[in-house]
Amino acid sequence: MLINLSHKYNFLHKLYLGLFYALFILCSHASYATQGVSENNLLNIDSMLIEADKLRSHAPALGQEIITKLENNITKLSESQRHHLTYLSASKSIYQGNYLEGEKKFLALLGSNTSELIKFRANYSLINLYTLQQRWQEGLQQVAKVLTTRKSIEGDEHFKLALVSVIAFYNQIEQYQLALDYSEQLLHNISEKRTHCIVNQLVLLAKLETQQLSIKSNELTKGIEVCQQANEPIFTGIIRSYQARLHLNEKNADDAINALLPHLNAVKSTHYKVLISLTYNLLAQAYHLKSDIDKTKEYALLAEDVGGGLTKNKEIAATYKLLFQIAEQEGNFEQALYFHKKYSQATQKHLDEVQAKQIAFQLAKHNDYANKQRIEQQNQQIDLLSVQHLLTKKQAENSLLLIMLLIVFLMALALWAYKSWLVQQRLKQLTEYDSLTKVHSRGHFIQLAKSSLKHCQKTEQPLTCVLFDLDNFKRINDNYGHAIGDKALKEVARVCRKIGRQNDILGRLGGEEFAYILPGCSVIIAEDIAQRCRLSIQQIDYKALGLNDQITASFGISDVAISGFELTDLLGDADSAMYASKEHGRNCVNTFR
Ligand SMILES: Nc1nc2c(ncn2[C@@H]2O[C@H](COP(=O)(O)OP(=O)(O)OP(=O)(O)O)[C@@H](O)[C@H]2O)c(=O)[nH]1
Repeated sequence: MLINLSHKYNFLHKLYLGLFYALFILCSHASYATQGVSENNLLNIDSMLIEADKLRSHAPALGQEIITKLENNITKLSESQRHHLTYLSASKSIYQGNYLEGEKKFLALLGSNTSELIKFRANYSLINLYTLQQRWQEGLQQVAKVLTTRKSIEGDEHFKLALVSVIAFYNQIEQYQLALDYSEQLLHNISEKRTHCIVNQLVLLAKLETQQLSIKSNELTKGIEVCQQANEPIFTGIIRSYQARLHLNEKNADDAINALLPHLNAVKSTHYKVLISLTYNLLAQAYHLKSDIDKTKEYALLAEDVGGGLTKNKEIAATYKLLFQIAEQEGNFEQALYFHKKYSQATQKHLDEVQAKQIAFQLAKHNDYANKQRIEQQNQQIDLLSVQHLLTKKQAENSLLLIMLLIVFLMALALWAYKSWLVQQRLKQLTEYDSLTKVHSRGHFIQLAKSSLKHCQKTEQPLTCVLFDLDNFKRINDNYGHAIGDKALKEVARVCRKIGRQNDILGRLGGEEFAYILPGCSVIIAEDIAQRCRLSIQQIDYKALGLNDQITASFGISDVAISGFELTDLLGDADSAMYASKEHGRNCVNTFR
């Protein structure tokens, strides 16, 4: 069972971990001349940081020298320069294998107030670190972080590098289709040769693992060409190993050997043990297919000898399987048992790793689903809140509308009430007062007089009535016209009104006849008032009215003490007294006795 499984998984799995490490250390093997860093360079810290950043990839030894120099002069750096240096120092720590230190520095940057770009770089560098350390869950979280924050990053240089990290991570966690999906955004957009070679290799691996790569397609030769142009023998060698894999899958041992053997020296000269061990292993498998036991044994032992360090589990399992099979064929059962044990151990470790990756990925998927559910639930709550808010707003609007309607209604009502009051006042004025003379009309005068009589009777107060009628008024009308007559009537009413007190009731009984009700007044006072009225009428400036003669009036006074409290009697008696005045030559006062 274990033997079959080891066939199913090819060497590429473990190779990739090594490859990933190679992404970090590759350039440190390059033989760039280290020129040293002069003190003068410190004068321009910004240039040094940029230089170190550049060299970090192409000439890490020199890059690290500049970083160390800057670290030793940290006090001369501004805050933003320190942040940049921390990023470079973190990368340096990882190159040197001090993963914990590197991670600490990246995390410190993420918690600082550094620029979004440095944070983005720290985030995708952490993807690389977690991939190296096989910390899948944390890696998946970092991938999600990088993919969601990429929009805020200006320019696409760093976005491309971040995508390379994401694709490499997905390959490593065996989510090859995802790796291919993301590589599509990248593949046609790279101008830099080295990155183009790395991405090509990543895409070819993902295609190989998803059975989308055919030995007949020219993708592999193109990939080799790209990496040769980029002067990248390790990646070239890795792509050749894919060629060999495909030939082996088709049981074509000779082509597999031809793909590898002519380039074995180039592979060896990389000193990259992972690739060398893999190449030996594939050669061993090819010779095993050809039943060439000696060669199989030779290359398998070489693979075992070189491998170690970064070459692990699945690859190691494949090598031990071959060694076990050969030992068994040779009848060396003790050795066969030893290799079988090694093979079983490596296979078990590999299976544990596969399981760990799958669990991490499923967990991340589950968390993602749970997050989506939570976001959906939150959105629903927000929707509900906004509906409630809308409803409250509508209710408030409706209430406001209602209040406004009520106010308008009340205002209309008040206006209507005011207008009615005005009409009533007008009507009252019309009915209670004589329109010409503005004294009480006959009807209202009678009403008021009766009520006053009642009150005086009740309170046993005296009350007198003064009735007066203009003298020869017909003559005024006839000689001067009705209009002049009206003016004379108005003037008479005006002067007499001034004489009475506030409670006295002056009314026009009809034509040129007026009456005063004087509550609480004795006959003596009434006679005084009547005389004053008579004189006032007599003194009217008749010429100003257009008359040639004085206006005069005859007065009659009655008293409740004689006439009683019946208005008809009171007025009748006053009328009699007034006629007596007319009889006595007019313009005089008479009291009914
Ligand atoms: N201009 C005017 N004349 C009125 C009004 N009401 C009544 N008269 C007139 O008043 C006159 C009253 O005349 P008479 O009743 O004969 O009395 P008189 O002419 O005053 O004579 P004596 O009362 O006897 O002094 C009439 O000519 C009426 O037309 C009025 O509102 N305006």
